[in-house]
Amino acid sequence: MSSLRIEDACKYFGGLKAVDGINMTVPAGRITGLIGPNGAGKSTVVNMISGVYSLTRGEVYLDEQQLTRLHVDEVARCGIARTFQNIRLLPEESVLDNVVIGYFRKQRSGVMSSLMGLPAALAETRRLREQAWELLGRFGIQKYADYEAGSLPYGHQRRVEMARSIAAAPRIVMLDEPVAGMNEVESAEMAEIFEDLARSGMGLLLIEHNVAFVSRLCSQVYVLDSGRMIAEGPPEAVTRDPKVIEAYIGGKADAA
Ligand SMILES: Nc1ncnc2c1ncn2[C@@H]1O[C@H](COP(=O)(O)OP(=O)(O)OP(=O)(O)O)[C@@H](O)[C@H]1O
Repeated sequence: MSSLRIEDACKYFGGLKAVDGINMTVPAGRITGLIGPNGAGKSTVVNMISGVYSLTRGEVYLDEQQLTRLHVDEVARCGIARTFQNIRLLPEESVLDNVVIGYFRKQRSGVMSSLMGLPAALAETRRLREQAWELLGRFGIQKYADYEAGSLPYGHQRRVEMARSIAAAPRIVMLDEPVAGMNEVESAEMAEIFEDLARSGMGLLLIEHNVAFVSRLCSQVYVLDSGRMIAEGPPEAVTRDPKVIEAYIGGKADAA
C-alpha cells in the first residue's frame, strides 16, 4: 500500500517561512487531515507535494520513490492528484468532458491520436466517456453531464473537480477545502464518497477549515500554524491540545 511522506520540508518566500521543517505521512486507505488557521501554510504544502513549488529544503516521497524535484506532470503520473481551493475547470466545456480530461493521464492512445480521430483512440474515448458518466453518478451530478461546467452552482463545480481528480485512479488525492460552500447534507454525501475512496485503497489528504468534518473522517490530523506543525495525532487528542485551541479553535478560524 502506498504512502506519501514529506520530511523536514521547508518553503521560504524571501524572508517569509511559509512552511518550516514539517514532517507528514499520508497512508493509503486512510483519510488524513491537515488543518490550521488562514495563512498557516496548508495550500503551500499541497503545492510543494504536487510539484508546483520547489522545496527550499526537505524531501517528498511516494513509498521509496523521491518526488522532490519532479515536474508537476511527472508527480501526477506517479499517482498524486489534487483539487484546488479555487476551482479550475474548463468552464465552457461540458461537465462530462471536464471529467474525461482527468483520464488522459493513463489513456493509452494519447491525446494526439484521439484528436486525429483514429479508430482505436475513438473506441478508447468512448470507453472513457462511459467511465466518466459512471463517476458523475457517484458524485450525484449525472443529470448535469451536458451542461457547461461553468454554469453549475459552486458546490456542484466542486463535485466535478473531485470527479476529475480521481478519474485516473490516483494512489493519493489531496482535496483542498472540498466541502467549502456546501450545506450539511451535501457535506455528508461527500463524506460517504471519501470513506468509499479510502476503503478502495486510495490515500486522501483533506485540507479543511471545518474541524468537525475533519474530526469525523480522519484517523490522523496534522495542525499547521505559521508554517510549523504544532500538533499531530487522532482528532480527539488534537482538538483537545491547548496549542491547537490557542492557535486554531480559539477564535482565529471557524471551528464549527
Ligand atoms: N507564491 C507565494 N509567494 C509569496 N508568499 C506566498 C506564496 N504562496 C503563499 N504565500 C504565503 O505563505 C503563507 C501561507 O499561505 P497558504 O496559502 O499556504 O496558507 P493556507 O493555510 O492555505 O491559508 P488559507 O486557509 O487562507 O488558504 C501566507 O503568508 C501566504 O501569503
